[in-house]
Parts: sequence; C-alpha cells; structure tokens
Amino acid sequence: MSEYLLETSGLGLDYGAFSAVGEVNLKIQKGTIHTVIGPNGAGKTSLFHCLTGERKPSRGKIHFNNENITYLGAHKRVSKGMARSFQVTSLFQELSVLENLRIAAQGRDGLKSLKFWVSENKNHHNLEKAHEVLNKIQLNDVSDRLAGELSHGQQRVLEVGMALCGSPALLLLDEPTSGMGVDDIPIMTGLISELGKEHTVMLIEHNMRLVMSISDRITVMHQGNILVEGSPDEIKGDEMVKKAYLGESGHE
Ligand SMILES: Nc1ncnc2c1ncn2[C@@H]1O[C@H](COP(=O)(O)OP(=O)(O)OP(=O)(O)O)[C@@H](O)[C@H]1O
Repeated sequence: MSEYLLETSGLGLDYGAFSAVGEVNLKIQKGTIHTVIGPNGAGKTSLFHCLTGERKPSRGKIHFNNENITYLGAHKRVSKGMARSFQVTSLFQELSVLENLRIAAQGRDGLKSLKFWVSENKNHHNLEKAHEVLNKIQLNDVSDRLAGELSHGQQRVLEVGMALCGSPALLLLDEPTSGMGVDDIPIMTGLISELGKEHTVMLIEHNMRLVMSISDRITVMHQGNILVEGSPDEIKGDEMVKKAYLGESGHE
C-alpha cells in the first residue's frame, strides 16, 4: 500500500507535436496541501487536466488510493473521491448560495441527482451537508443571496464550497485566487488552510504569498517537467527556481 493518495509515473501530455507535460512523477501525500507552481506555460494546467480526467494523458499512469485511474472518466474520478473546484461560470447565478450548495450535495448521488423527486430523507441529508459547508466557507451571512449577486471573491469561495459538498478525499484547486481582489485573497488563504486540516489538497497557484504560507510541499514545474520539489523554505532559496522565474513578472 502506498502512503501517497495520488501518484503519477511518467505522466505526459502532448498537443500534437508539442509536449506540454513531459514525464511527470508526482506524489501527493495524504493530509497535505501540495502546491504546483511554475512560470507561465510550464504545463501546470495541462497536468491538472490529466489528473481530473478532462484530458487523456499521452503517456504514463495515475494512481489514486492505490487504484490505477489513468483511463477513468472525470465523473468516475469524482465518485472515487476526487473533486475539483467549479468555475464561476458553473454556479447557478439565479439560485441562492444555499441552493447552489444543496444541488452540489445532491450531485454526490451521480445521475440519480437529476431526478427532481428526491426523497424527503435524501433532501434533508443534502440540506444538512449544504449547511455544514456553508459554515466552513463562512458565507452564512449571504446564504439567501443569489449567487450572481455575490462579489467575485465570494463566488470563488462558493465554488470551493461546491467541491467540498462531495466530501472529497482529494480537493483539486486550479488558481483559486485568479481574478480575486487583494482584499479577498486572505479569505481564500484562510479557507484553503482550514480545508487542509481535513482534506488532502492539490493546488495550482501563482500568488506566492499564499503558496508559501499554506503549502506543506511545493512542486515546481518548468517546461513540462518537475524542476524541483520541497518545503516552502527549500523552494524559496532554490537557485534553479529563481532562474526559471527570471523574466516572469506580474506575479507576487
Ligand atoms: N489546447 C492546447 N493546444 C495546444 N497547446 C496548448 C493547449 N493548451 C495549452 N497549450 C500549451 O501548452 C503549454 C502548457 O500550458 P499550460 O496551460 O498547461 O501551462 P500553465 O503552466 O498552466 O500556464 P499558466 O500558468 O500560464 O496557466 C503552453 O505552452 C501552452 O501554450
């Protein structure tokens, strides 16, 4: 039995003749916040898409909970305990915050969730889950507001909440702070840090202050491969990392 919740070996993704992800061996230990960073175009999102099942890898393997999931579809991965944050565009803008969470909780039941005649018992259970997550993401004050009326930062927090409704073993977050105002970033930082106490989190993020303050482990990607991996302190002082980021600007 592996001590790792997620493990890739020689994982790669090509777009035609171009190799966006070379041969990546990534190991994510249970109970950690593991962040993947790297300059623009390093292959982070492409790697993420292979992990979530949105893209079929060109080579290599992915094991989750000791099971080979390389060719499993995205929905099946969710039912195995992997969840990714939703995008703002996938929120139900015309429904309240609580309703969005309830529907996400209902989504745990797979295709059955499409039925409108959810039993009273199940409905109660889903509502309970929605309230539990609402507390966690601290949107109680706006639970009755329409999702479309929330600030962008609050919408991003709600997306994370929707992923949490499935009680995932692994939460995958792709740039959760993108588009967020500086005032909202500490809220997201606190939320992910809090979630890290109960979940294993894999994060792709550009905001270095957030990354350095909450990550247990950091993998740095460069040109489709892993350049270096270590604790935040190790990464901060690494010369190769500094070099890879040279010429990069606009990211803290
Ligand atoms: N659908 C695609 N077809 C062809 N090339 C692609 C496609 N998607 C991404 N790429 C290229 O693959 C490389 C890696 O892109 P990717 O988005 O994975 O990098 P990234 O590290 O997530 O970058 P960023 O930090 O800017 O989001 C880039 O050179 C990009 O231009």
